[in-house]
Amino acid sequence: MFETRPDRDAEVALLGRSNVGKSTLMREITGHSFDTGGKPGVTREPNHYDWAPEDFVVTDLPGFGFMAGVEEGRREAIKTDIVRYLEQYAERILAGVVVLDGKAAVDIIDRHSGPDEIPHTVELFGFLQEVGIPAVLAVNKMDKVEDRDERLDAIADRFGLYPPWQQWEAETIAPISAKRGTIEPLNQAVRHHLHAAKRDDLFKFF
Ligand SMILES: Nc1nc2c(ncn2[C@@H]2O[C@H](COP(=O)(O)OP(=O)(O)OP(=O)(O)O)[C@@H](O)[C@H]2O)c(=O)[nH]1
Repeated sequence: MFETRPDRDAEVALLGRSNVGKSTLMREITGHSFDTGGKPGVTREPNHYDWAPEDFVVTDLPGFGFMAGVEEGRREAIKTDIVRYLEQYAERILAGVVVLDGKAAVDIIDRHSGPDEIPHTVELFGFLQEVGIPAVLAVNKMDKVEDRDERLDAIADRFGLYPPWQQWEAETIAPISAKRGTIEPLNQAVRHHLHAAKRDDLFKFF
């Protein structure tokens, strides 16, 4: 089981399968360097960092789904740990950010969709909503995507978000390029959920 988390109000959890660019994004968010481009699936435990310059704690959760060299049982255990962590801290997690590879996501999702199969990423997105954690899709590697609007519409569709994708901009769909350092749409989405949470807190007094 995962160890404890810091006692801070604004926690943002970062999720995504291997190779979507989570480490690159973490470096952009925190200003620290992370081990990128190494073995897939290297992050195994949740790690907490400051989201600079915002006053958030960002929790890097292990990559899930396909992990080369990691056996099935271990993969399932990691997934169970992620689910438990999210359930346990749902009330205090401000947003769950699911990082996608903008270029590859639709193909991967379609390959894993079937009558008895839900792709891990889509399942996780639904799970976040089920436990009441606002879910954000950080669509990364947009620098590689040529048909931007079509691609983002297709992604929205796969996650049950009615296109056009622009309807979900600012809260749920954040097209970014971690490598280029263009992550403002993600900052904006997370800030949106921070303000929404503060508003809800205020209402508790009435
Ligand atoms: N073109 C492009 N490539 C990116 C971007 N972000 C990350 N990459 C590349 O994608 C590859 C994977 O990036 P990582 O940050 O290591 O991915 P990760 O999700 O942390 O992978 P794991 O360590 O397996 O969990 C690297 O070659 C990165 O340089 C991006 O915005 N655009």
